[in-house]
Amino acid sequence: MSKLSAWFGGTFDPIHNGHLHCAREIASLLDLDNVTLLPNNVPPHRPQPEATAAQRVELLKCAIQDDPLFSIDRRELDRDTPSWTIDTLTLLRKEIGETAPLAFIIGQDSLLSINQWERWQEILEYCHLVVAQRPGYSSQHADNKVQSWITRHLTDAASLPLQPCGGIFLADTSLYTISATDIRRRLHLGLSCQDLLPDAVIEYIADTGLYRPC
Ligand SMILES: Nc1ncnc2c1ncn2[C@@H]1O[C@H](COP(=O)(O)OP(=O)(O)OP(=O)(O)O)[C@@H](O)[C@H]1O
Ligand SMILES: O=C(O)c1ccc[n+]([C@@H]2O[C@H](COP(=O)([O-])O)[C@@H](O)[C@H]2O)c1
Repeated sequence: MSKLSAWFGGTFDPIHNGHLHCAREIASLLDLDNVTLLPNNVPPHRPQPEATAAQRVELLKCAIQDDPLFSIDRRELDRDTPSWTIDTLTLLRKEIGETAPLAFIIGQDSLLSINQWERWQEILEYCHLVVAQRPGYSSQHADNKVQSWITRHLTDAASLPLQPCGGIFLADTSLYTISATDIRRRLHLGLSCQDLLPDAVIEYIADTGLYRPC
């Protein structure tokens, strides 16, 4: 049985403790050796990030410097086109082969907008989706057809390594009321983000003046 390879895509503007704690919990639930953080360049379907791609990578490096669980993959930063996940998954699948199990980690809010993703119904042909809980978001999709699609693909942790792709696993992660939007807002107001960000990320933000009060 091959080890499950896990990828966690995001805008990470900035990476925060919600991302990190959820990923660590998922790694523990799924017995993962590694979670690859995949910062996007041109995020689809949202305003463009405040920090540059280079700054967001530096933030990621600060966040994971003491935790060997994580690594960073920069491939989406090498493309100027929107970072469609299906394109990245296509490349990854070619690299790891047809049979290796592959998981893409998202939060519940991302699952609720999955039907807006490029070629969304093909995503599960390339990976499993592992979904972290997120406070404030419904457990059900508003569109019955999309909810049926989700329900049809639900699976459990033990089944993920047995198939290369095709499952949706709703991970029973703790609830973290942390968002990058709120962190940027707090930093713009000069408020502390002590419990929301790793110390090294706070230091990088302070040193560079990123998200400075306006
Ligand atoms: N607190 C959280 N709990 C669970 N999942 C989260 C949390 N924060 C972010 N995620 C998930 O991590 C992925 C990347 O998120 P992203 O980098 O956009 O952070 P964000 O906090 O959602 O940012 P923003 O507030 O700018 O939208 C998404 O799939 C998102 O659902
Ligand atoms: O492929 C798409 O159409 C698509 C649409 C929205 C989000 N995504 C991906 O989902 C991940 C989380 O996105 P975000 O915007 O919440 O940071 C990140 O890897 C995005 O590139 C992908």
